[in-house]
Amino acid sequence: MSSTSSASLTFTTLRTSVRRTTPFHCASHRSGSSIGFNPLGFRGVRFHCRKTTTAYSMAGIAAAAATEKKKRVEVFDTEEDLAASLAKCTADLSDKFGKERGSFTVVLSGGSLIKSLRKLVEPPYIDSIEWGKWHVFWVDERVVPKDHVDSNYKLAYDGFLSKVPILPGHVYAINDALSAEGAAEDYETCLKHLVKSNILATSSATGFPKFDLMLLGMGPDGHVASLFPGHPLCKENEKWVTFIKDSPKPPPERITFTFPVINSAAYNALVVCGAGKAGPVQAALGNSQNSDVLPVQMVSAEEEFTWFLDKEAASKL
Ligand SMILES: O=C(O)[C@H](O)[C@@H](O)[C@H](O)[C@H](O)COP(=O)(O)O
Repeated sequence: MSSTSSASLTFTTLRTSVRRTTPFHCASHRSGSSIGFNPLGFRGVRFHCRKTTTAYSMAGIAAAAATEKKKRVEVFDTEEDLAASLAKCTADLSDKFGKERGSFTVVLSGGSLIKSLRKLVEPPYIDSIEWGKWHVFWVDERVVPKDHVDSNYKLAYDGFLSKVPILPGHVYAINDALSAEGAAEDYETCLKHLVKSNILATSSATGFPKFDLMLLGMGPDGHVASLFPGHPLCKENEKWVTFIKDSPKPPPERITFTFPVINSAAYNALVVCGAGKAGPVQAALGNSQNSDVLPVQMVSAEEEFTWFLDKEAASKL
């Protein structure tokens, strides 16, 4: 299904200290015929290329991948290839958690991510995914009415949620009648109820809620969710959900999950496309001299953290 079925492909895997044991690794990537199968099953960096002549510098990512457990970096020739892989991985996790827990808790961000989810609303996934088990949340939301052009709910509804049979009661939008403070508090209370009713798991390692999958984007400044470089909210370590009134990216008022919640997710997928984001990608995965830690460099996950990059975003690696 993915364009990785084109004839000759380069494939490189860097050995890291953790063996793959989970199905987040897409079945399509495992097919030895298309992309070269890593017989050792180690996590690492994969380049999904159409030409054997494509040359990438590996040194920087090698260093990063070798020191971090549970982290994988997937680089795709095109955003189309990336979207196909992202759909397959999401569907695999939906199946896994649907079977294991009877529900699948998925967290969305705003921005270009929603477009990259487009293949989930097409065959085979539109018919094969058990949408009734999905519970949908937002890692961050702008404090605007739900029908406002800036609303992440509206973006997701128009581009994704309205096209799949997820139960309306399983879609957890913010209360847009409240202030930023009120909406953050209300959202955290909602999450606590869902933990009590076992729809949302708890991390035994951290005590924070453990979402099954977070689908994250990254801004050109290296922000994730509404956690911006140098902002004190990056250090919040008690609250589950907090608010910001001075977001450097408009609109200024938002609510956001905190890092302890983001990093307690079972699986985090960070979807990054375009040359405009090559700088922070390099800072996080390559050889960068910058000593300031960007928010994107603070992301991890309990089971697996995968970067989905197109080749423009990976161009400085
Ligand atoms: O509400 C928001 O602004 C987002 O949730 C934000 O964190 C977004 O994911 C990144 O800014 C990437 O956005 P792009 O992919 O559109 O660059």
